[in-house]
Amino acid sequence: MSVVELRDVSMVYGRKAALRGIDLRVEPGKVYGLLGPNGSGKTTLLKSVLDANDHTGTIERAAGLRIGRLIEYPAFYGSLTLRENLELHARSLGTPLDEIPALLAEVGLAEFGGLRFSRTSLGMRQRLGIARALLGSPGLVLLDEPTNGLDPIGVRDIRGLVRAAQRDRGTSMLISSHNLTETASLADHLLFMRRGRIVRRLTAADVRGRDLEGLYAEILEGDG
Ligand SMILES: Nc1ncnc2c1ncn2[C@@H]1O[C@H](COP(=O)(O)OP(=O)(O)OP(=O)(O)O)[C@@H](O)[C@H]1O
Repeated sequence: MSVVELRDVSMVYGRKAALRGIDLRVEPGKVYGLLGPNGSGKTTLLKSVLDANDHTGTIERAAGLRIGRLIEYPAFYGSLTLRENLELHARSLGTPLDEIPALLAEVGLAEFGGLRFSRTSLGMRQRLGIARALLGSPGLVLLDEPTNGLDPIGVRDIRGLVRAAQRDRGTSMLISSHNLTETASLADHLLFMRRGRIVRRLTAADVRGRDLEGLYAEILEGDG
């Protein structure tokens, strides 16, 4: 049984087709990397999985599936601390508060739990957004460019977090990224998007040892 299955999913903004006939099965415990140029439909695909837009086609979700997400700028309360923001979210989800200290530590924010959100840096906000997406061990996590704005240590931390969530909790993930090396090292499946379509599907094994930039250009350049 897949976690989510999309069949013939399309999305049009005005006269602009952002997604065209997407078929995708997300299997339990697997990580999927979405790659593709600006405007190719990665974020729109993630939003469709959440039913956060007016897509057409069918999306089936496993019964009781909870989906954690970091898409665009997550809203937090500026006057609350990082810990309080996570506590508020955990209460709204009905998930335990006692995982919050460990989660803050995992995203490298252990020392900053008491800091007011309004005083945080961009990278800290990104880390907090990832912690929030993982709260309550959701069955599926959607991360839109999760390493954006992070320093190299932050990128390494997030890589560790994704691996740990997959290994320890069996979390499935859909991660959009422009970082080829990062995505190839994390994902079981690489989905190359172009003009609203998934134009190539490769496994981690397919790309091992390959020149990723060359491969990306070969798949996504040209006028097809
Ligand atoms: N709210 C919106 N209103 C109108 N057009 C939109 C909207 N959101 C996205 N689009 C258009 O839909 C297409 C796909 O956008 P999307 O954000 O999904 O691409 P992306 O692959 O995530 O891009 P990026 O790598 O730049 O984040 C683009 O042509 C974009 O201009």
